[in-house]
Amino acid sequence: MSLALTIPIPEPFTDASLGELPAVPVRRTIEQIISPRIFSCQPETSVVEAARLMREAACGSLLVIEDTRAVGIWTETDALRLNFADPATFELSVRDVMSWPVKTIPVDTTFNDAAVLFKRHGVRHYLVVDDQGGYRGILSQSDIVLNQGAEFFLKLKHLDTILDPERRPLMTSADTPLHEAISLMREQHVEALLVCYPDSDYGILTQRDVVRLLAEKTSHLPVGAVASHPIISVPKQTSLYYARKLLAEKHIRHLGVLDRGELAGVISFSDILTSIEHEYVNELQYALKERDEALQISRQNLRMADKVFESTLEGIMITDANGVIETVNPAFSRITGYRKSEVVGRNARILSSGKQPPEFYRHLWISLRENGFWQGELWNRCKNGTLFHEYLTITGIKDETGHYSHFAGIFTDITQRKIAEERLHFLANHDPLTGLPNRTLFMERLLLATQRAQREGSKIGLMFIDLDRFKYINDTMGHAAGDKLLTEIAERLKSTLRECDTVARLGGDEFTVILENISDVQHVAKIAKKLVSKLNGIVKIEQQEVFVTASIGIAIFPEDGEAPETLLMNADTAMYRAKERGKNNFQFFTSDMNTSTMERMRLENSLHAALSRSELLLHYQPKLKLDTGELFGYEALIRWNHPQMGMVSPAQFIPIAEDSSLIVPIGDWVLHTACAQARRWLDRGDLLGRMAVNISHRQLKLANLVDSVHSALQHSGLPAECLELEITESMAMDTTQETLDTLVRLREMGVHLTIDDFGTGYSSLSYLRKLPIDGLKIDRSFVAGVVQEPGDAAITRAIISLAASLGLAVTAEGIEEASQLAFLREQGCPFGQGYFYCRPMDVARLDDWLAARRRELAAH
Ligand SMILES: Nc1nc2c(ncn2[C@@H]2O[C@H](COP(=O)(O)O[C@H]3[C@@H](O)[C@H](n4cnc5c(=O)[nH]c(N)nc54)O[C@@H]3COP(=O)(O)O)[C@@H](O)[C@H]2O)c(=O)[nH]1
Repeated sequence: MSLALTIPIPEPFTDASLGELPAVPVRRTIEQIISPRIFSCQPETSVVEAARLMREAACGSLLVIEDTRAVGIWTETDALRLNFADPATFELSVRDVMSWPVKTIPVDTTFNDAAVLFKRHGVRHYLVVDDQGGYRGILSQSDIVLNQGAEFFLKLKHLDTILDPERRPLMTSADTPLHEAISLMREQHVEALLVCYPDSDYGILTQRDVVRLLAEKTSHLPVGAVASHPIISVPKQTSLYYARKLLAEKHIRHLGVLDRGELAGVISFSDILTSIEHEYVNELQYALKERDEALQISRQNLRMADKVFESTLEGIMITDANGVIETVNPAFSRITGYRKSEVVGRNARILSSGKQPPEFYRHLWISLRENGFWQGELWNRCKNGTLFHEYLTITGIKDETGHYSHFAGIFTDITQRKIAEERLHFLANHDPLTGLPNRTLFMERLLLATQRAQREGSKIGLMFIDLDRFKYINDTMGHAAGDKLLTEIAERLKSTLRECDTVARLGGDEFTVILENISDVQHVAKIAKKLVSKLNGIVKIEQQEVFVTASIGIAIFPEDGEAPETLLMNADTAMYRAKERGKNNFQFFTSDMNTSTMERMRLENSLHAALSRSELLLHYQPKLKLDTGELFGYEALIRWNHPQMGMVSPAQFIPIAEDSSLIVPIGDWVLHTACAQARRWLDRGDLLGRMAVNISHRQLKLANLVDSVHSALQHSGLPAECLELEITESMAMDTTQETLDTLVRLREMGVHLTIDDFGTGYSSLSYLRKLPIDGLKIDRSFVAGVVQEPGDAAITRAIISLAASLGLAVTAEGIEEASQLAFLREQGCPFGQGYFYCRPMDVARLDDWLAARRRELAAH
């Protein structure tokens, strides 16, 4: 049975009631917890008086002041040292029993440091002083411990965890004389003594009771008469938190601890404090250890950062908040050429290149001030004035107040990378030969130009330029010469046009020009005229002179198309029209050009069926000896009798047949038909010379012409010598080794080879000598002018004489007038044909013509 006054355990603590975990406060100072009131007495104050003062102030110590100077301190523990058996004790003054010197501690000492000092000096009180030596208050160890946020710990721990079962409380019987009980406490260094009453009840005598008894000068009574009785007790499961609360509420220092109703021990306020202290010291040690480790890591980091700063290849510059340089690393000096001493203290704008507008820097600073970060590329200037391209990252560094106090700029010199990138970009978008934009860049620019023009309501002129006869030049003079010619053309184009105009090379000999902001289409015509004239003329390549002309097609945005592709296609179509119209000129796109494209497609479709539907036929035009008028052969000329369109000119459908591969079966058919007819006329005695058949470019290149000719001769039975093949001058100039071989084999078969339209194709005479040919046909354009045009007469004369000197048969075509015939006869031209004698006719009409002619001859 317990005779102690039992206090029930309060509500149990749940996890939720534990509240937030306390942080370990390592930076707080003791100034925040000391009480500014200092209780003091003088050295001469009697101990009895001092005890009364202490009781009134309810404090545990008095500062002993002499002449405003603290000469000692008198505490409850000091009171215990008095001998209560001696009546003279009550006459003692504080000076006789105080502790001195007084230990002081500066007011700005941190909690941590104060806790360490308490442990190190083994004291329970410090006098707190400021830096002038003024007294600011008394700090007890309890103040530190109670302000360490120990609630969490107190709530978790129960009394039985701090009750040492081995350490029995110091106990004495109630009849023990008071001075003996006090001596016992002093000797055993305890704060309290358990007093045992005869009925197994317990009371308690504490240091504070001793101070009270001193103040009352009580010494002769037995301890049972003055002890606090009964002792207030709580079960051992009570938390320290509640125990501490109870001690504070009851203004007591000790509690009995009950185990199953029996007094198992006594715990004091200082036991709780010691427990907290213990825990706190553990935490403190842990915090100190962590701090030391952090310090160690931070020192190591600093060393590493220092090493990185010194050895990194990236330039680093640290500035203050206004951009004034505070330090730079060696890489900075290597990149910029500035030594550290030359830039520290100067503004970072010392590096400014002037290539970025003020707006750029304004945005940079806004970003730095708002986000503490900026990243990007910019041009800066080295000490020697050269520019360098850098990739820069700037990061703001904040001070304790949260403001950016410094900026760290880290940059890499990317000049070389930029040059390489630009080179790559250039190569991807430009023609390596001429340096002009290529198709990709051209299409991009055209798209942008159309978008701009759309927005601004302006016009664009798009020119498609194609060199005339480039292939011939390339093939005859070689690719290197062709390249030189293209480079020269590119230069001429650039020098004729404005900087802002785009000149591009799409490939081969195709160039394009974009003219923006066109106010008047006539202006485009003027430029086109200028270009035609600039490109027309002689270009000197490797000691040789090449005569060049160009054809230009023009499309206007938005009239001739809004999409870049349509515009380009229409400019291309217009360029073809310029070629058709004799080359060396320019043509604007017109919608009928597209119509003719449609027509062309329609013709191509029906041409496929023309052969099988027997819509093709041959007309023949006789060739004559000019001096005697004797018939010397025929030229077979194809006709297409279209069911709806009537007679379609070969000039119209042969190019279409050439573009598709229809020319091969058609050409084959012409050869077979002409040879068969020639054989018939030969058998009848109406073929003295040869049957001439026109061979197209594609036929010569693609088809197995030799086989076709051989087959036509075999089928018809016509001797090879009676067959003449006409190839145009441009074809003759465009021969490759393969086509040359074909011509040689035909010649070896006995077939005659003639160059048609001679004089129009700028033949190289030396080249002419190498060709296996038998004759030349003077183009009818020269024949037409022989009477009126001295130039045409001169050319005709020259061709006749050239043919004679090379041993070639020469035929004049397109003789329409007697005067022309007379001229040709006079010049010794042996053969001719033309409307003057007879138009091309079908077999029936030609047979009539032959019969009539025979009759006429017979009549003479
Ligand atoms: N590959 C092939 N080409 C052929 C074939 N048949 C003809 N052609 C080529 O078509 C072009 C046009 O020919 P065509 O309309 O038949 O004109 C020829 C004659 O009619 C015309 N000619 C003849 N004499 C005169 C004249 O006195 N005046 C005048 N204005 N024209 C005349 O000349 C054309 C013949 O020219 P050419 O071939 O250069 O001797 C034409 O280029 C034909 O070559 C074919 O089967 N295959």
